[in-house]
Amino acid sequence: MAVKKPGGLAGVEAGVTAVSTVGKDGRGLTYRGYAIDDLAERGSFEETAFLLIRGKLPNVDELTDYRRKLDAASRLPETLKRILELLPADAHPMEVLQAGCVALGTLEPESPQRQAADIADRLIALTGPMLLHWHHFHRGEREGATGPPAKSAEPQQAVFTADTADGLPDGDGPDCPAAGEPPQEEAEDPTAVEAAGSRQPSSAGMPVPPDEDYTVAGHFLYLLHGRHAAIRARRVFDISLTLYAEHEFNASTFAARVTASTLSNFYSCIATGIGTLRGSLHGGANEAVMELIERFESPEEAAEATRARLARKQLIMGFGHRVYSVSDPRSDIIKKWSEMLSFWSKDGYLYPVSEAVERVMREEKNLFPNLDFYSATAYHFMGIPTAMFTPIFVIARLAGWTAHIMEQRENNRIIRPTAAYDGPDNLLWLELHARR
Ligand SMILES: CC(=O)SCCNC(=O)CCNC(=O)[C@H](O)C(C)(C)COP(=O)(O)OP(=O)(O)OC[C@H]1O[C@@H](n2cnc3c(N)ncnc32)[C@H](O)[C@@H]1OP(=O)(O)O
Ligand SMILES: O=C([O-])CC(=O)C(=O)O
Repeated sequence: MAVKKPGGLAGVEAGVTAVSTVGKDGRGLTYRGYAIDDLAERGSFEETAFLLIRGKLPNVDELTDYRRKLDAASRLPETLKRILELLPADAHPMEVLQAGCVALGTLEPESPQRQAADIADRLIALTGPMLLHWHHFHRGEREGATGPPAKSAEPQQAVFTADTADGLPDGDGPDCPAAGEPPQEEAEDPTAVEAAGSRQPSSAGMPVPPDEDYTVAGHFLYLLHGRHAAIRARRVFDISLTLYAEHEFNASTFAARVTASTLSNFYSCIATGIGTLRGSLHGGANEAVMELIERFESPEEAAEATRARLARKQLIMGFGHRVYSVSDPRSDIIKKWSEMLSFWSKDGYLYPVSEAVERVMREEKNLFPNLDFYSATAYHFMGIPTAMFTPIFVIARLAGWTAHIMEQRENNRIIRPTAAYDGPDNLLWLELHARR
């Protein structure tokens, strides 16, 4: 007898939300009524996070205050540093984040004085530093280094830092709007890079960030590379955070809402979200994409291997979607930026390889790339190690999870569906000694 494919709640309206929607025909995407294109291309991640968590876009003063608040919240407590240092070097980065989140919950518990929105801001600001503290601590341990990461220790592809942007002409791609960035040109001042590199490292060898206008994106890239990233890289990273910030009842958000519905605490809801996001059918797909495409050396090889995988009924990660019918609007945005980064970083083949996979998927399966597909190369071209792709998704999605946890709490009923039972019935009880 053929086994029936599980429904996976496809098409089931499992609740009501005012946070975001993909629209009735599964085409567009809006966060609290604002189109994703406007948010990503004209706004900044901090504006998006504020909108999702607080329900409205910030004005100039609110945005300035919000960035200052995040900046101040991005300092790791010493106890948390020590906890992160105790985690094994080969731990899964998503487990490091889960552990860090739960540990922070014991150090700074939710209370009437410290409520969901403030904890969310703290986690948005601290998740990158947590990950990178653990990363640099263990790399220092392995290599016997105590200073900021040496450039040679970074991934071998072009690291998109301020100096590698030197000489690249402006205007060779879409304009890089200055949203979320200080109104200055590329951070190409060699003294700025020098100053960053010569600062005293923290106890774990993680560089102390210099004073600059804080953005979550800029701060992450600075802590990763130990130097300012080029404005273009910061901007694309910022756009990717906005694209990843929210997506209605996706699996991790729904899981976080289920946890919230039991009246559990905020940190537990977030830890649930992180655990659910990790899987390769969800957030983990961006890493799986990179692992797949970097095996190919040419578009021809990629096309042939993709056809072969499909013939073996294997999934190609980064394609397909539960709620979009014709395309993922976020993919169109990140694809354009991935192409630009590919050009700027002088990538000779990875972007064409990705396009070859996309072509075959359209021809053979009529499937389109989702956000995870071109995000993988975009991050890769910024010199971000593959193992950090899904953790970056966490930084962004914290905003969406928080909006949903708060919404669930405002009008709560425990989420507890029914199950159709198809197990055995009326079995005869056998005493222990009579069982085989
Ligand atoms: C930001 C994000 O989290 S986006 C999602 C990231 N995840 C991925 O990219 C993983 C790859 N994609 C998938 O596994 C799926 O498309 C999901 C998980 C995203 C959606 O799953 P579902 O809605 O259950 O789609 P479902 O599995 O029913 O797919 C319909 C058909 O398309 C096929 N299909 C769907 N996605 C893919 C894919 N990536 N590669 C190959 N075939 C696929 C399925 O095998 C299925 O074929 P069948 O009808 O012959 O069995
Ligand atoms: O909505 C989904 O199922 C997955 C997704 O794209 C997301 O969470 O961003």
